[in-house]
Amino acid sequence: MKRQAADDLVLSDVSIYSHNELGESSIRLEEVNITIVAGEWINVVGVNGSGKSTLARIVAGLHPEGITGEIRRGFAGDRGGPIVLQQPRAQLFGETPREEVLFALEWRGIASELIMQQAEEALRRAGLIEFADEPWERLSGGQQQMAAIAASTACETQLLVLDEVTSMLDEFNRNAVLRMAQDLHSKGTAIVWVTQRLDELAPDSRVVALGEGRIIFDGDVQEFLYGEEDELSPLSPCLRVGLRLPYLAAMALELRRLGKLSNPLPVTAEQWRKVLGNGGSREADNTTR
Ligand SMILES: Nc1ncnc2c1ncn2[C@@H]1O[C@H](COP(=O)(O)OP(=O)(O)OP(=O)(O)O)[C@@H](O)[C@H]1O
Repeated sequence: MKRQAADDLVLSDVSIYSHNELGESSIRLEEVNITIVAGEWINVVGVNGSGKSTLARIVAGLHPEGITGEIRRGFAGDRGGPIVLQQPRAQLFGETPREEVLFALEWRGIASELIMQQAEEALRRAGLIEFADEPWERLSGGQQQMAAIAASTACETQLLVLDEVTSMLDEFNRNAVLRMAQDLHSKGTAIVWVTQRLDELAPDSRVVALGEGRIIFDGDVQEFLYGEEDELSPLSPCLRVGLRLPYLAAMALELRRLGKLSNPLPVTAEQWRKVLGNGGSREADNTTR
């Protein structure tokens, strides 16, 4: 087992049970153990209701009622990191994108002489300069989401949690958000990327998969899609948590079953090109990013 460092963000045996008016309890998270290292990129996946948002909020520093277990915030600090939610209106405080970004910078203690310029840059990166002073009613859901993302990425942070933020975005904005997150990550920010879209997983990144409030899998994309070589279960972790395999990964498993492909099965575009030869380069570009 990997040793924990003093500045790791660590959740130990974290559980949350909710109780309804009849006193019946239901599981939101159960005995979750996870260690996040400074600067790491973690993908959190799972079907609806599996506990992704609950885990994302805890990692970001929000502690729901009824939580048990131990949390050591490490590099993320006691104040927590910014979180962007799937439904942007639930988290917007300002009345326009510019106000939203200005509030975020003030809250994070940025010196007043730097705030205007940093806000301008964040709005530009998010493609919102033209709409910076428009009220929310005149903006689409996607533009509101980009404003929430602009506010969260307006200044450096140790940790950024993005909870299914691309679900309302078109292809162009989805790529823009991924690039913004990658840019922050390259500068040392730890990213927790919650998604149900497996084409968003970078081939070499870590995947934490949840099922019914428990961590079912914690490992790399290759193992998540295809399972371990000597695994007894015929189902890969991806299938075990109820997610559908991306088209090419399903094809790889079928080709392995037919004895036409052997381990290690391809994940990256480069690995697919090798397997498919030159004629397969277009398909290969549609693998995980
Ligand atoms: N505030 C709450 N109070 C009580 N139960 C909740 C609350 N929020 C979520 N739950 C329950 O906790 C479980 C996990 O929900 P959560 O939203 O974390 O899952 P999720 O994987 O993010 O789902 P989705 O993809 O639909 O957003 C579900 O059974 C849900 O109904």
